[in-house]
Amino acid sequence: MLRILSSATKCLSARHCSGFLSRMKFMKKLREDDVSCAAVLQNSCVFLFHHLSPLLQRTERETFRPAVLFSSDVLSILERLGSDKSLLNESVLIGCSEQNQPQFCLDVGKLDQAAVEKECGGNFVNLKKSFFLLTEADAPLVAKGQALLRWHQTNRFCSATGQPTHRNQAGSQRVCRSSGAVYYPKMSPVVIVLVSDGRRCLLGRQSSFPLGMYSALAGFCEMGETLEEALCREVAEEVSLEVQSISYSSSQHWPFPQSSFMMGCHASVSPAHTLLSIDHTELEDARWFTLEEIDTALQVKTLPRRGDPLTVWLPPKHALANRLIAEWAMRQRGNRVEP
Ligand SMILES: NC(=O)C1=CN([C@@H]2O[C@H](COP(=O)(O)OP(=O)(O)OC[C@H]3O[C@@H](n4cnc5c(N)ncnc54)[C@H](OP(=O)(O)O)[C@@H]3O)[C@@H](O)[C@H]2O)C=CC1
Ligand SMILES: [Mg+2]
Repeated sequence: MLRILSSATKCLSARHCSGFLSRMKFMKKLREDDVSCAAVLQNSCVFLFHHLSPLLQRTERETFRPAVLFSSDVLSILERLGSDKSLLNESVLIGCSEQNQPQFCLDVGKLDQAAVEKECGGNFVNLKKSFFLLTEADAPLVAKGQALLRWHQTNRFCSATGQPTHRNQAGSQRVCRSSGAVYYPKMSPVVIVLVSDGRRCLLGRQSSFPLGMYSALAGFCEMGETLEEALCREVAEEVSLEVQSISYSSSQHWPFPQSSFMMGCHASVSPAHTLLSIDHTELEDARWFTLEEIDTALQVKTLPRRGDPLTVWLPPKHALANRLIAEWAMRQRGNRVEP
């Protein structure tokens, strides 16, 4: 049985404050009306990417932010670099700020990377690396932009007719004019679960993870499966445990490996059945962690470098895994009876 935790519901009600409805209606209109969308694009914010790497700028506080340009700046840059100004029309709508400023993203991979970086005073940084540099507030928009740009770049042809597909101005769909087929951006559903035995939580790592990083168990849902079935299967496959109860926490879009819709849950196993049998084709390691070990890992702020003593650290704050681990730790602290 799926239970909804209050953090997710709180987040929903906070978003339904004044201005939200008008912003949503405005976005819908831009997706449906190419002429309006093209007009709005002339006076909007644009996030630049180069071969799917976002343009980041260093802030005064030595942190990083995605570079935000106005469409007029982009047009000037295109002109100065001798590029066709119509490239701006390939921008894809990604959102609307709380100040009602529409936001688009554009891949300028056709232009010389160094020349654009010089013009903008920033650097195009690979998305995986960007995720460790950006804040919780900025990362989701950059992830959404990259996912949509990637989808357009890999869906140029109709899978039924082989004919080219054509995007609408907002970039929310592509149409095959020959068959009439309409294609929408796709995401793969993924379940991510923090398993607890009441006293410890279970984290695993794949060999592809950065050294020392552990995360909650995750896996792609198979066709026809419910969220709960996928969760039970993944935990059984990866560590040979049978989970007892499941509660839903929250969800997020995740741009890796392509575009995943992550659904985050907590689950428990009986303290009498915690022996792990790890499938090493999927996981390099999996271990039970105490609250003390999790508290230490949550405090690691800088990424360990090669040669540093091996420390356990966790996915960044804006990863759903981090939220699940922090929720578990908070509940454990609340449950702990001080001696
Ligand atoms: N946001 C977060 O906090 C976290 C996000 N994640 C994300 O969760 C995702 C899933 O976790 P992971 O443990 O890798 O998943 P799985 O345990 O399902 O294993 C991945 C394997 O599943 C197969 N697979 C099945 N369906 C798909 C599909 N639609 N797309 C890609 N591969 C598929 C592939 O096998 P084959 O190559 O043999 O075909 C792939 O190598 C990862 O992309 C990861 O980035 C993971 C942890 C934390
Ligand atoms: Mg997995």
